[in-house]
Amino acid sequence: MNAVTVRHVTKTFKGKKAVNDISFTIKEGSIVSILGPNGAGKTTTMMMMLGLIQCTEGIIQVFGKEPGRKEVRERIGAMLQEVSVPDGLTVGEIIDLFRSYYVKPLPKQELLKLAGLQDVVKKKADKLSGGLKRRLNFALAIVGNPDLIFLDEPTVGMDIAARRLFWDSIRAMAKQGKTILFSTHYLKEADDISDRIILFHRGTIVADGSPEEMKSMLTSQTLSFIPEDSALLAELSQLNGIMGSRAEGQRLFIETRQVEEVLAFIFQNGYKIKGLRIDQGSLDDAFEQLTADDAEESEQEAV
Ligand SMILES: Nc1ncnc2c1ncn2[C@@H]1O[C@H](COP(=O)(O)OP(=O)(O)OP(=O)(O)O)[C@@H](O)[C@H]1O
Repeated sequence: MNAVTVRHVTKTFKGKKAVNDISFTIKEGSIVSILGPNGAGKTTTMMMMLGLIQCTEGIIQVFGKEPGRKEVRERIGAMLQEVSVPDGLTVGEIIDLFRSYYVKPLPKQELLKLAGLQDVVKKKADKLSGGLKRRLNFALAIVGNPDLIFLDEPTVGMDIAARRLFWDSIRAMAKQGKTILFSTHYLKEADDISDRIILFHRGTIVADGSPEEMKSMLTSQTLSFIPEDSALLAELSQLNGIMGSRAEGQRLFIETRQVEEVLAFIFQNGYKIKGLRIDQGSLDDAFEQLTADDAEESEQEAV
């Protein structure tokens, strides 16, 4: 069953397409990250899924219904970029207040633990640090025990310990079958946490797959080993699909997208090697490749 369906959706602001004909579905129980450079359309897409803004064209459904409807809103929680907390109330009072809006809210202690707010229950919310305010916003996003949680750059301003706790809580919620959709600029977070990454660029989706798929599809791998016969470097450099080759001491480094073919060549031709290592390119590399036209296009636009 799909938690979200987005079909041929376009959003135009004053004649400019912020999101241009995007389509995807999100399966219930998955953790999906939305990546992309500034202005790629991530927040706009999230706001449309939340029913906070209307799409110009296309169809969006959340749990099979139009976003923004009461029965849909009851099943979703959202933590948006702007951090706002009510003035004058303590963290505990705000949580009590928000819990009172729901028929079946999460138990207060569980909520405090999930958001890491146990030590600041009696503090005035407007006096909290930026990172703690975000944690409070997170608590309020999940207070109603939602089935689908939207998080727009949730860890901005959180320190490393807070981030770790935050993602542990997210993983625990996903284990209970909740669907998590988050945007981030931290590629490592997307790599570590999500089952799937949707990469936005200039209002369109330029890649969609698991972090592993994305890395292996889009980036080269580096094969390295120590050959018995140093003539192997010259032989390999001539092969098709070799993107780079070098020697460091006795060790050779071969950059390629065709690791299997290179290994087959080595073994079929009777070369002996030892200390074989294969290093996968990083998600940062994949991200850079997919959004590489940015500077070029911007320059063209400026002409
Ligand atoms: N209310 C609005 N009115 C006019 N243009 C808008 C509005 N909201 C967004 N845009 C434009 O739509 C495009 C996509 O913006 P959006 O905020 O969705 O990008 P983003 O991927 O979330 O970026 P960031 O990583 O900076 O948060 C940008 O060019 C932005 O200027």
